[in-house]
Amino acid sequence: MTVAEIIVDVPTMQTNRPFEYSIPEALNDVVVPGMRVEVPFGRGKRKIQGFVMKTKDQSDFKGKLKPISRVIDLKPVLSNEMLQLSYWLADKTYSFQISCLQTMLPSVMRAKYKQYAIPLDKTDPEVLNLFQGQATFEITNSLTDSQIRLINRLRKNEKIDLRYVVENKAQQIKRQAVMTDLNIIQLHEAKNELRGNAKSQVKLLDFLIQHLNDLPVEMSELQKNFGIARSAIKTAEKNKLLKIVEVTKLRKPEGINPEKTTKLELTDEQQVAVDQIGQAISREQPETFLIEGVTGSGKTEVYLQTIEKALQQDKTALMLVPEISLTPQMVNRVVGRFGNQVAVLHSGLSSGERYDEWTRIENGDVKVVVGARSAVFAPLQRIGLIIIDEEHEASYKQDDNPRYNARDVALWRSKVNHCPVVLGSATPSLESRARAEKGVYHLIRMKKRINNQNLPHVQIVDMRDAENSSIKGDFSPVLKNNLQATLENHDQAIILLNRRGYSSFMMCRECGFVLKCPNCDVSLTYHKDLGKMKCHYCGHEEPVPNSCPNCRSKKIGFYGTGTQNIEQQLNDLFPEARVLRMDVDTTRRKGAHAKILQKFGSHQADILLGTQMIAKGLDFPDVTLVGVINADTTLSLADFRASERTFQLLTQVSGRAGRAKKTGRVVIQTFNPDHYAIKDAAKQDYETFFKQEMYLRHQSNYTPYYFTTLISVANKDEGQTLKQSYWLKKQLQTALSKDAILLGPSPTMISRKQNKYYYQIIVKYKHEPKLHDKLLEILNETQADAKKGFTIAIDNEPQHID
Ligand SMILES: Nc1ncnc2c1ncn2[C@@H]1O[C@H](COP(=O)(O)OP(=O)(O)OP(=O)(O)O)[C@@H](O)[C@H]1O
Ligand SMILES: [Zn+2]
Ligand SMILES: [Zn+2]
Repeated sequence: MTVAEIIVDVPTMQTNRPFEYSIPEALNDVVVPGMRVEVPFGRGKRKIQGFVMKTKDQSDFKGKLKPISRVIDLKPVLSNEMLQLSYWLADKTYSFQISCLQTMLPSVMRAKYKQYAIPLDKTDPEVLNLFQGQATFEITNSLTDSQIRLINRLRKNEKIDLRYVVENKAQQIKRQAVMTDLNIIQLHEAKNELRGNAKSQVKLLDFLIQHLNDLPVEMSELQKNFGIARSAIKTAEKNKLLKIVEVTKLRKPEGINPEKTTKLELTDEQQVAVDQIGQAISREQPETFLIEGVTGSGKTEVYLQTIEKALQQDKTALMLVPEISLTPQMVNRVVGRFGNQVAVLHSGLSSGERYDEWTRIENGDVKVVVGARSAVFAPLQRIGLIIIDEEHEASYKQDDNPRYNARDVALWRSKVNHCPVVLGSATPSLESRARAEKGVYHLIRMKKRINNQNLPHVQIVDMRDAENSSIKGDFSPVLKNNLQATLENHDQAIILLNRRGYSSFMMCRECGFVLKCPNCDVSLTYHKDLGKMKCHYCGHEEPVPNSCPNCRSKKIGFYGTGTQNIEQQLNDLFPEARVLRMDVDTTRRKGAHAKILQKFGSHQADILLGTQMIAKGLDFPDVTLVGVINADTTLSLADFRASERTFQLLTQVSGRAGRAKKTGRVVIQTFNPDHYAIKDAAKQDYETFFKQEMYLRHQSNYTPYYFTTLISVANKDEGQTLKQSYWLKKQLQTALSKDAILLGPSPTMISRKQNKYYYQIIVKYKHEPKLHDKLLEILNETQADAKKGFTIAIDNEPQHID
């Protein structure tokens, strides 16, 4: 092959296509698709990164192609499947292909790192010659092409391997490690030259001699496990016996060391599910199953046993869990069953840890991958099964470019891998449930709880009642009495504070002034640990004011029922109860989430109080009471999914009660006791809710009856933003049939963020073959305006409209 098609790292519309480069003869069969290379770009001497998409023998280009400058990877970092996926993804999400390619890789691969070669076969003469007695050497651009060819061949024959050592990347856990350029003979010589009393140096050299193949070794390990003092290492460094380098820490993520579990005997409903999915795995059918299983019906065990079926056939399995589901419980269950065959990928990992896990997957060292949204790009091969737990979760959709939905990516991969997809939830998204209705997905219903336990008894408390409207604080007598009884029985309770944002803001009770961000149209929120007011959008922070900046009154204070406030009320009501609070404040530190849950799980607390993050997935046998303080918050969202979100939240949180032997009770406090979302959730009646909500969506032309595309325009100048929005609307009108519905332009709910004004247009449609190309055209044209500060974002099937 002499020509490579390359996607370059210049994210603009004009460069959003492959460019052809010639492959220098010396790199002839080294350059393959999926590798990153460095190429000259544009006029001048600029060198940039690019991904090789294709290689071929001929170019249609008449002139002389520029040559690839050097290869960055000596083995492809993206498989053919991923390259294909990037085309589809870029098209589907209106993103630059380069962004899609980069999204598929762990972030450290975008960082600067060094690559080292290490020998695997130390008897091979070519290897010996290449290393020249060194334990390792760095792959730099000073290597000649013929050296690169040799390295590449030796790597393919597994005579050597390549390792990355990350240079400098913020927020990465870096460790100092010891490494040496000396070979074994030189080390022995050095040891012989030491004076007899240099005991610690002798010890250190002995270590290096013995562990030459394991280098680099972390300094802390040398100190802890081999008793070699830091000073000895420093001395040896001075004498050029070793080098100190930085490495990313290789370790298993925290909080994952569950007990080994074995498979449970399945209930009839579980058995049916496992059999059906198992058959699809064996037949290699890209079929999609929707498991609609009530809370506590044992969906996890179905996942585990179907994963096992895939493994038995020498296939792999990919399981996605929602973001908030840093749910250590689910991860523990998978790791507990499959041990170190599992890699875990979630946003709680440092980028180094993430890269470690990615490498294990890429090397084929693991068979099961569990992770949040971006784990859908895990470089697994021979996928036999893809599972998406809590499939209704909005967090499967990425809010930034590329705005992909992991559910769609999973379906794409299932087709390429010929494997089934399992979507599971007690409260499926309307889209998925509607697809099951039409027979596109295969519906599996699990209606019974494990142990034939009843669904919890739910009581709705009308907060408008005389009895409740006059209470001080937020606990109705009903909820108070239930809490009292729970504590007396030594059971546990979960209290949900349904919050829009997650924290409190400041308001003056004299003049109504609200402390807002100077750059964004949002109120600043209080961060207790910083003791400061902070903007969630731009990070602006300022001290907590003592008096109102507007009227100087001292009556400025925190407003909104924060979790801290509720915690205080609980402490006042039940001084003897042990309360754990889980919200953004208490979970900011890494691993804090898992620690709180672990504490609650081992019954070191009686009440778990928290925001939405405690609502789903938790499985604690002693929880008999769930209380919802304010069911209405999510109902008031200006989003067509407000009812759906409310129903899901209330059903999910209610489902935490009475999951084992004890019966559960739920108390829901609301100002809208007659709203169908609340009534159906109280009955845990998904099917009734589904029918009602489908009817309303039909009436108002929303998903799943119509497709939705959201286009937002931003500019620092509000007048310009508006002008641009109307221009955009006109453009769209030319491409749309009269069946399409255009809404807006209207300011977004937070109309100013980081000093930019935001307007949005919503397109609702059934079949508009020209829309896609029109949107691409608009993107193209506005690119030219980019310098004026316009930004246009296109969101296909948005999860949030505000
Ligand atoms: N076949 C079985 N025999 C005995 N116990 C089981 C069986 N299957 C599941 N369980 C137990 O039942 C409990 C509930 O199961 P699980 O957490 O999987 O429910 P779920 O369907 O995921 O519910 P949710 O949607 O509320 O998260 C767990 O403690 C699980 O260990
Ligand atoms: Zn701000
Ligand atoms: Zn005031």
